[in-house]
Amino acid sequence: MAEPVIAARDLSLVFTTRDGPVQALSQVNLDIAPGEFISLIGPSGCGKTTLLRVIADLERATGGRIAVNGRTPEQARLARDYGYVFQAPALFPWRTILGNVMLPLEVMGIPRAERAARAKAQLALVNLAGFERKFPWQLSGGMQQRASIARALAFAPKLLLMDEPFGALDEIVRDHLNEQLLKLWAATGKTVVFVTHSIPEAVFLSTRIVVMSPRPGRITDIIDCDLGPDRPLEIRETPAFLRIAQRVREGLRAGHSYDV
Ligand SMILES: Nc1ncnc2c1ncn2[C@@H]1O[C@H](COP(=O)(O)OP(=O)(O)OP(=O)(O)O)[C@@H](O)[C@H]1O
Repeated sequence: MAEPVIAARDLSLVFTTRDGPVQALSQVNLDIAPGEFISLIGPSGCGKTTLLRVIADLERATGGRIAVNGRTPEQARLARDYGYVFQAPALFPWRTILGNVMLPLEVMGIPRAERAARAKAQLALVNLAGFERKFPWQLSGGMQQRASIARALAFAPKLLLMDEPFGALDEIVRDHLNEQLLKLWAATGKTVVFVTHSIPEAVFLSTRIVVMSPRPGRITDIIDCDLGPDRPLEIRETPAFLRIAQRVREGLRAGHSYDV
């Protein structure tokens, strides 16, 4: 295997809360190779977002080790190794779409002409050419989320971390964005770590699916999703797709606790 983009060893994270410690991650071991599309799936509270946030250095692990591109998450963050897409678009309402996508480049001190050119190129990649001068509220939810993806791509990071980016969208829009994301991934060769609750979404997008389980948050299964790179939406009705979906469902069921 090529040098992993992510290497987690016995990773754990315990939050200290007023009600006592919460073990959000326990003994997580995971290697992610360059160019993989990894989905993290599991019920609410199993630590998906926490794992993504540890990779992004938005949370610190309390045990074990994690390397991002061979360095600490802090070094990787400072080197702008990744782009992060949040659940909600989180665009600044007073900035145009182009202004939003240019923001990270502005912070980096990239000259104006260059940042406009780079931001426009990223917007074209998510099919938003022509919407540069609009404001976020003039765009649909799906378009806003595409603009957020363009912003996360502004630094041209090789790693894209996505926390349930399409969770709030209706199914037709979500299908469309899944197709677009797959094309973008195939065209750019980026490594993607993607959090989702949806089995079909995970199977459609991923090269591997990491199944997680709560209390404590941990990995219970890692499933290969060898459907090849060419995936029209209709692939979801094929026996190969349904077989993988069934395995993910069984993995989720096995890790589910009924103490609610
Ligand atoms: N800042 C925090 N302080 C205390 N506990 C936290 C904090 N963040 C998360 N937790 C707890 O850690 C556990 C894992 O949370 P996390 O948000 O990672 O789960 P998740 O799988 O992403 O859930 P969801 O699918 O609902 O987003 C949960 O029990 C949660 O309540």
